[in-house]
Amino acid sequence: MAESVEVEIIGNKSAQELALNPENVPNNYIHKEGGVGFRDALLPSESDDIEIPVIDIGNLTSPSAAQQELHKLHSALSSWGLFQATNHGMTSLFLDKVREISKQFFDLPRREKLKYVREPNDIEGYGNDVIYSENQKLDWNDRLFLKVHPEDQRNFKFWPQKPNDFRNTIEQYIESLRQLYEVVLRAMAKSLDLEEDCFLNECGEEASMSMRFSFYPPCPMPDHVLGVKPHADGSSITILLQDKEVEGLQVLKDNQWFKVPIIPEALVINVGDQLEIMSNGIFQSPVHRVVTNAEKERLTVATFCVPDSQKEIKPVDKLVNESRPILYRPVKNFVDIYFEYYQQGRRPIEASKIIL
Ligand SMILES: O=C(O)CCC(=O)C(=O)O
Ligand SMILES: [Fe+2]
Repeated sequence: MAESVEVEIIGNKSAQELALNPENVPNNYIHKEGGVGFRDALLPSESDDIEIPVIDIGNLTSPSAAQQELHKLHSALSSWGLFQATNHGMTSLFLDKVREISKQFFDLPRREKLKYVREPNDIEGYGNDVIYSENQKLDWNDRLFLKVHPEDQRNFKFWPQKPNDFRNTIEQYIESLRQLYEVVLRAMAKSLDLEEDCFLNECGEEASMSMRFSFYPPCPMPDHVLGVKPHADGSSITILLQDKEVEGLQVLKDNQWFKVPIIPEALVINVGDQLEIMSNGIFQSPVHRVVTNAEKERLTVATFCVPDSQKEIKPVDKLVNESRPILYRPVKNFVDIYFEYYQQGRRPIEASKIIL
């Protein structure tokens, strides 16, 4: 009993506060299996000729270039499960603005940020890991989690009033991301020879978007602590704005960790579990993690596009045939089971996989 109270208190300390006291990193952040080599990863371009693909979003809709770009997209999503999206319609200046206002929020005094603090058992708002069990390993980051789409789901009490251009900037960002989401889901369907609205329809009119602003302070024990534990996302797709200068994201491919390099003007787009299910496993929801850095802080903005929770998510009929039997059971309300599985270090998609 006493122990669980202690865990709650430690969990309530922000990573920013813990970083101020480098002598004392709490045990529940420490991965015992860590040590030299814990953070190692290959740079994709350095190993043979495998690279994380860069997709020109403009080409996906251009009559002359689409075929080749769709082919590249198909191969990116079935091998890596992610790609770097360029030419997506947002200027570098605008992306810098999104980074800047996000950073300004985390730079506010703790007492100001606490105005937006999440409820103990809810995910929306400012805070860190929801604690499910005493043995749970915690992630070295502070975050602000907001439901951003549809509009009537926005809880403005969690939206920072400082900096004062936060709301405007994020609303503009969401507009652009909505368009990008539709272009990408259509292209994904076309690359599988499906009707172009197929995945959009499967996700439903009530598909939603949530945004997670993550701040990773410098960490005194980078060989033993992770920014985010290995996981795959529970979304249809996730659109990530990376820090412009500090790396940290790594993706698992063929049992090997690879760094996701920084391309300042690009957005990283990855498949989530729910699209892996719809594609009957042709597209992969990649396992990824974030490592920490002893000297530098890092900030990212992840947008999770999530199918309507009332819709049954299942493999698209046309992707099931004799040579490719159905690999997943239908699931509903996937996000609900997601967080609990995640904190236990389990992959929620296993709940849907059919063992052949
Ligand atoms: O911050 C990052 O680079 C990735 C964060 C992430 O994977 C997540 O929030 O699901
Ligand atoms: Fe993720």
